[in-house]
Amino acid sequence: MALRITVIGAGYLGITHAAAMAELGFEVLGLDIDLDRVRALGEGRLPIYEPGLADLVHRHLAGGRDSTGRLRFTSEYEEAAEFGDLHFICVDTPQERTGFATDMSKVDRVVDTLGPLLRRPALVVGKSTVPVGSAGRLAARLAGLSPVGADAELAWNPEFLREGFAVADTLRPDRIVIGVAGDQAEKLLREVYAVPIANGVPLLVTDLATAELAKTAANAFLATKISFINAMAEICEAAGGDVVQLADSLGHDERIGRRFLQAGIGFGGGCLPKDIRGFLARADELGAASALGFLREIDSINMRRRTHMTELARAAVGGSLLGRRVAVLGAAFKPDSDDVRDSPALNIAGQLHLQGAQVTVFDPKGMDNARAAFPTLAYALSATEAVTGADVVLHLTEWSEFQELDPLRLGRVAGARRIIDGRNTLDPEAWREAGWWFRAMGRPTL
Ligand SMILES: NC(=O)C1=CN([C@@H]2O[C@H](COP(=O)(O)OP(=O)(O)OC[C@H]3O[C@@H](n4cnc5c(N)ncnc54)[C@H](O)[C@@H]3O)[C@@H](O)[C@H]2O)C=CC1
Ligand SMILES: O=C(O)[C@H]1O[C@H](OP(=O)(O)OP(=O)(O)OC[C@H]2O[C@@H](n3ccc(=O)[nH]c3=O)[C@H](O)[C@@H]2O)[C@H](O)[C@@H](O)[C@@H]1O
Repeated sequence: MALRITVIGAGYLGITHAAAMAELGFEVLGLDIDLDRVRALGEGRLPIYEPGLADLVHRHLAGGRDSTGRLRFTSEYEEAAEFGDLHFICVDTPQERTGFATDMSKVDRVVDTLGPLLRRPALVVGKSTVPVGSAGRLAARLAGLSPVGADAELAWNPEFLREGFAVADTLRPDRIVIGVAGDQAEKLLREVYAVPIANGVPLLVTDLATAELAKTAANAFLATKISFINAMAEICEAAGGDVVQLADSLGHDERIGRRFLQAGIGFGGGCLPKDIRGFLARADELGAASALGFLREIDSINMRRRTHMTELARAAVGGSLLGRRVAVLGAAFKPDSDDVRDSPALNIAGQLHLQGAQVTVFDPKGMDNARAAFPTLAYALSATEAVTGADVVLHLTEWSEFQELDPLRLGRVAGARRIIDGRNTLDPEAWREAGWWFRAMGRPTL
């Protein structure tokens, strides 16, 4: 009989993982403590925007027309404990409110709630991003809590998906890492991932600690690569170079590669910023703080990008933002997502607002989340409406629809033809030809 899988936590990671498991042929029960979320999902309404995910959910949701019926959602832990052979933990692990450390309370709560309900052998598989050492701690806790003792096993299977590409990244990942403490866990996880493994996706079987580190090290490396090119952008601005050409040049070196060398306002989102901070805090706890000291600098470089953009905006409007109208194109932390967690675009919009600017934001998908996070900003229904009457336009999230904007047409409604490209993806020539003053980050002033 096919394995039955529960996925605990129905957010960006959990919904995607649950639907992908159903796509791979398993019976799946998604669980969340947010009742509105569970109800919405049960009715086929997705609480997040992720390209292709709604179709995947509809293809499998129980009760749907022409669906396989392999996917359901619940808020009942008893039901999940009864149902699952494997339980994937996909709850959030945010930054602690009072410091850099990772807040593990939700993962702990999952183990504490599920553990005592497990009355038959089961494998609990952590996917949330956690500080190294958590899995070992949780394995002991689980065995102590569960009526079946050591037959409630724990493994770690970190997730590397990117928002905007979550479905493809889950069904065809670059690699699968499983951290296990025993043969049974490996056997079950090989069965879960049999299709991608048969399709050639590399599988790495490690101990628990290495699997946890595989995740935090990957995000630390990606953050480092972005901050490296943003440091080069600072140098380019000081020395008169062009960071886009510099990145192209570096990227041709196969040992370096062009990806993640896009200079601009830096990285945000629910993961890279909090993961490098959590990694720093954990290294400190382990007495190895000096090993990761460089991540502090990575973080500083990144945060400077946001301040730098506000300074560029202030300079563009003549030295004071007071009463100036600023159009902000983009609110999501990256295109093809509605996620505004630690979004550089919104952070910059908020800073400008605090400095007295009248800020109007437009984002193709992130408006509801942006309004909830920054209710004091003004929001427009389109890019054109945001730009109308603006003293300066800031391009802060590189949605494809912004790449296709017509500078001539926008020039007719803008208060002044000034634009700053915070992502280095717009075509400077096209804007300049349409009479715009165009400024990019780390590129010569045009
Ligand atoms: N968002 C992403 O692209 C990726 C996220 N991750 C990691 O995955 C984890 C989850 O991240 P997201 O999905 O973005 O978070 P999220 O905030 O979108 O979703 C978390 C969900 O867990 C639910 N939840 C919280 N406590 C619960 C509990 N005790 N029982 C059941 N459900 C509970 C929440 O209601 C929420 O729906 C984090 O550790 C994150 O670092 C890893 C790779 C990619
Ligand atoms: O742990 C996670 O949650 C995920 O974090 C990132 O994925 P994600 O945050 O979805 O998005 P990225 O594409 O990594 O972009 C992160 C941020 O960096 C910025 N970025 C990215 C690339 C670049 O060259 N320059 C740059 O500023 C983006 O605009 C965005 O704000 C990782 O890429 C995933 O592998 C990982 O699973």
